[in-house]
Formats: sequence, C-alpha cells, structure tokens
Amino acid sequence: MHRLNELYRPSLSLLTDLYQLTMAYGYWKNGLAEREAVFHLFFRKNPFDGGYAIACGLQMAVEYLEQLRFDSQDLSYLATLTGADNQPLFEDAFLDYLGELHWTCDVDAIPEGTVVYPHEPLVRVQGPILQCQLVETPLLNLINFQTLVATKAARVCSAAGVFLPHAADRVIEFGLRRAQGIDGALSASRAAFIGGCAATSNVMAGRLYGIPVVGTHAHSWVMTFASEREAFELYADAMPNNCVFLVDTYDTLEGVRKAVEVGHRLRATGHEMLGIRLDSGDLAWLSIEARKILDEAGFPDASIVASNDLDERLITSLKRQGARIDTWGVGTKLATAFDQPALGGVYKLGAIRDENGTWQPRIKLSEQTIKVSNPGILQVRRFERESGPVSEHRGDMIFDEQTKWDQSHDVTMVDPADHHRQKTFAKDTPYTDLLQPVFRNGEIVGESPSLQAIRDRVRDQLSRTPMAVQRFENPHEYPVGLEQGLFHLKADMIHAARERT
Ligand SMILES: Nc1ncnc2c1ncn2[C@@H]1O[C@H](COP(=O)(O)OP(=O)(O)OP(=O)(O)O)[C@@H](O)[C@H]1O
Ligand SMILES: O=P(O)(O)OC[C@H]1O[C@H](OP(=O)(O)OP(=O)(O)O)[C@H](O)[C@@H]1O
Ligand SMILES: O=C(O)c1cccnc1
Repeated sequence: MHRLNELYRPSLSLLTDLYQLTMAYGYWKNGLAEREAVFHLFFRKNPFDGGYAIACGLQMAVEYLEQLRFDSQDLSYLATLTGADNQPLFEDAFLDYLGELHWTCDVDAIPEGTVVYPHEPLVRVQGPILQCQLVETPLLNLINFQTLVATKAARVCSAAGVFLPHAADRVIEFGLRRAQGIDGALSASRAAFIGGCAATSNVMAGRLYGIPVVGTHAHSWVMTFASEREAFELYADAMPNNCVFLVDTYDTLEGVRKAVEVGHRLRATGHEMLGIRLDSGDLAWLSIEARKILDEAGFPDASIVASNDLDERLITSLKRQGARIDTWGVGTKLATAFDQPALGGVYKLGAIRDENGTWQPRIKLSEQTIKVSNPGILQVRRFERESGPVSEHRGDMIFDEQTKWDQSHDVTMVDPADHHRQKTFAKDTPYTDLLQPVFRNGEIVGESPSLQAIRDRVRDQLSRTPMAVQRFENPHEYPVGLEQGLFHLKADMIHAARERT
C-alpha cells in the first residue's frame, strides 16, 4: 500500500481539476487521446527572493502516477456530472475508456534534493496526450508545495549552520498545529526533513516516513502543578529519559535554576537532563545566561532549545547576537512557508507529434518574454568546475534532446531574458544531465532513493552551489541559459506566432 493512499482512499484519480477531464474527453472524442506529447513542469521564480530552490515531492508524484486508475466509485461519480443542458458531461463509452486507463507514459525528473533554478524542467512527461494532461494538477500539487517547504527548510538550516562541517546545531520542525491541514502538515514534515531538519514533532510523519520524532512539554504541564519545581520533578519521574524542561512559564532564569536542581536529582538516579527550552523573551540574552547557569552547575552537555516564531532571518540575527542556542524549534514559518505561501510551478506542453509521427515543438506566448515557455523535449545540463575538494556548479544549460549539436566543440548558452548574456563552456567541461528516467512505458525504472539519501543529496548539492547564490540578501543569479540552437528556435517560433496573431 502506498503511503499516499494509506492516508486517504484507494484511488486518488479524482484529485485533479475538472478541466483536465474535460480536455481528456475532448481528446478522446476527437480521436487524439493517444497522440504523443511532452510536457514540462517548472517554476519561473525562486521562492523567498532567494537564489535557488530544492526539488522535492517526486516520490509522492511517482506513487500517484503508479496508482493512476479510475475505480468504479470514481466512474460512478463522474457519471453524475452534468453540463448546462442537464445532460451528462461524459458519455458512458468515455467512462469505460477511463475505467481501462492505466499509466503508460515515460517520465524523466530531476532527483529530489537537487538544487534547481527557474525554467528548468523538474519533471518531463512524455506519452499519450490524454494521460500527460490528466496528471498536470496532481503533479503540480505534489511538487510545488514540497519544493517550497524543502527550500524554506534548507534556508532555515543553513542559517542555523546545520550544513557546516562539524555543525553542532539542529533544527526541529514543529509545524503541525499551524500547517495548512492534514496533508499540508505531513508533506511539510517530509519536505522539512529533506531540507535539513533533524526531526519532527509530528508523530504521524514519523510513522509514515520514518522521520525521527521528538517532543518536550508545553506550558500547560508547568501550569498544572503548584510550582515549576514540582512540575519538572513529576515530569522527570515519569520520563527520566526525555527531560527537556520548558523554563519560561514564570521567570526564565529562575526556571533554568529549577531545571538544574531537578537535573541533579535525575543524575542521582542514573539519568541525564537533556536540556531546556526557551519559548519567549530575548532569546539571545536568555540563552547566553542560561548557558552560564547550566555550565556552572555541571551540565555543559545540556542542550538549549529555542522556539517562538523563528525563521531563517531571526536565526541569523540570533546567531549574530551570540545566542547559545543549539536546537532550533521551527514551526509556523517553516511548515506554512510563511513569507511565500506558494511556488508558482507550471506544467506546459513542449512538443506534440504530428500525424506523420514528427515532433512539432510548441510554445505558449506571453506579453513577458521570460514567461514564454520553452519548446522541445528538454533536458538540463549542469556544468561543473573543480574547486577544492568538491566541484562547484557553474551554470545550467537547457537543451532539446533532439537537437544534435556538435559535442566535440564548445557549447554556448544564451540567457532567454537578455540575449547579450551568453556563456560558453569548453567541450571538455564536466557536466551532469539532471533529468533521469523515472518511468518507461508506465513502469518504474530504478530504485527510489531513501529519505536519508535525498537529505544527503541536499547537503552535497549545497556544498557545490556558490555561496553568493545561497545568501539571503540580493543573491547572485545563478546562470541558466538555453542552448544556442534552442534559443534561436524559440526566437523564430515567437516571431512566427506573433506574425500569425
Ligand atoms: N534577541 C532577539 N533578537 C531578535 N528577535 C528576537 C530576539 N529574541 C526573541 N526574538 C523574537 O521576537 C519575537 C517576539 O518575542 P517575545 O517573546 O518578545 O514576544 P511574544 O512572542 O509575544 O512572547 P510570548 O510567546 O510570551 O507571547 C519572536 O519572534 C522571537 O523569536
Ligand atoms: O513558534 P513556532 O515556530 O510556530 O513553533 C511552535 C510553537 O508552538 C508552541 O507554542 P504555541 O505557539 O502553541 O503557543 P505559545 O506561542 O503561547 O507558546 C511552541 O511553544 C512554539 O512556540
Ligand atoms: O515538543 C515541543 O517542544 C513542541 C512541539 C510542537 C510545538 N511546539 C513545541
């Protein structure tokens, strides 16, 4: 059973916009259902005014596509839908066709955990146009949100220094109570773990995805008892192996002293106090003072957890102020991607075969040149440069896999927003082609990576991404261009399309 289905119902096939089904019906009615097409899923702008994004959500998309079937309940529901004349929207023969339908497309995708940039196809779907079109909405639903949250998590974790060698800090995701509904929370926990968080407070996410779960206690626990001291003692008696005391219910530094007293008592029974949590007040000053109290009392290993509307900017500021926090509890701003609640990923037709079987590239025009989609069957080539122990990413070139340029020569890419900006890579520059096969004829190819492997990939990718691209303020724009031939094809197509209109 897939994890996605485990939460909901056996078939997720109705999880789409009705217009995908109206188009599917149109293709079927016109005998075009099986016409081969290629679509690309990409976004146009990095989230959070940042310089990069982290691809995320593919595994769920794979699970969704693999199970794509309309069961009898789905079909019965679709049979009830009517048009303006009160007649059924879909004729029975079409519903029979849907009942027989299963996924037969090829899918290539950039692996989860890869650093990605605007206009790069994260997912490419090739196959019968009816199927390609039907999955637009669920693919966007699954990939937009997780890519957004994984990016947010990577930013929060880099602010906390999680990706530094020998890092001691951890970020814990506390978002469930403020997340956008059940799946918003679960997807956010998964994406946050991929983006670098060490654990989640969401127990269901722990069970479904194998993410480590952690928990301290709330103010209500302290408020239940006559004194803070009694509250800590009873908690320690009940759970001697999980003692992180929330110290800010009354007077924070007094709370730390009470925690120390109970910590000594705990130690006498053979257990160690794990740490304290700060949840209000000046977190920089309080953490510095709390650290002194803990160290002087013989608890140098006790952790200082902080929470309270934290995000990457606040964490950066607290670090600059010398805060002695080592565990950052981040909820609302992470799980809701607070400062940008959606990634504007889109899914566009790149090419379609004509009656003779020849691929015809397609574009979608826009007033803004940068919004014009890229034609063809696209791949992304990431060029690298040796730089110390790792090779650094130097630039990404989007190209049409069908274009055969002379690979024994240097290759030039052109910035689609400004054709004067060009970059040439020598013919022997090392590169990786980012899109990798995921489905062939509807069958999964290769193994899906573990969540841990995806998480490791984020760390590795960020170590290869120029720091100037990763900074929060005015990040450097990472070079992404179109292979020269593709650039010219696109320019010609725009010209021809504008002539036609
Ligand atoms: N040293 C600091 N520098 C910058 N921001 C801080 C610092 N310490 C705390 N903050 C942040 O300031 C915001 C307000 O915190 P503060 O505890 O004053 O108010 P609060 O959230 O209303 O407290 P409470 O949780 O008791 O209601 C929070 O987002 C907190 O993380
Ligand atoms: O601040 P976040 O990043 O969302 O992290 C989760 C928050 O949830 C809890 O308190 P809650 O907000 O429920 O109550 P409080 O503000 O009164 O502490 C916890 O103490 C954190 O402050
Ligand atoms: O375990 C915690 O400290 C926790 C969990 C959820 C939200 N805030 C805090």
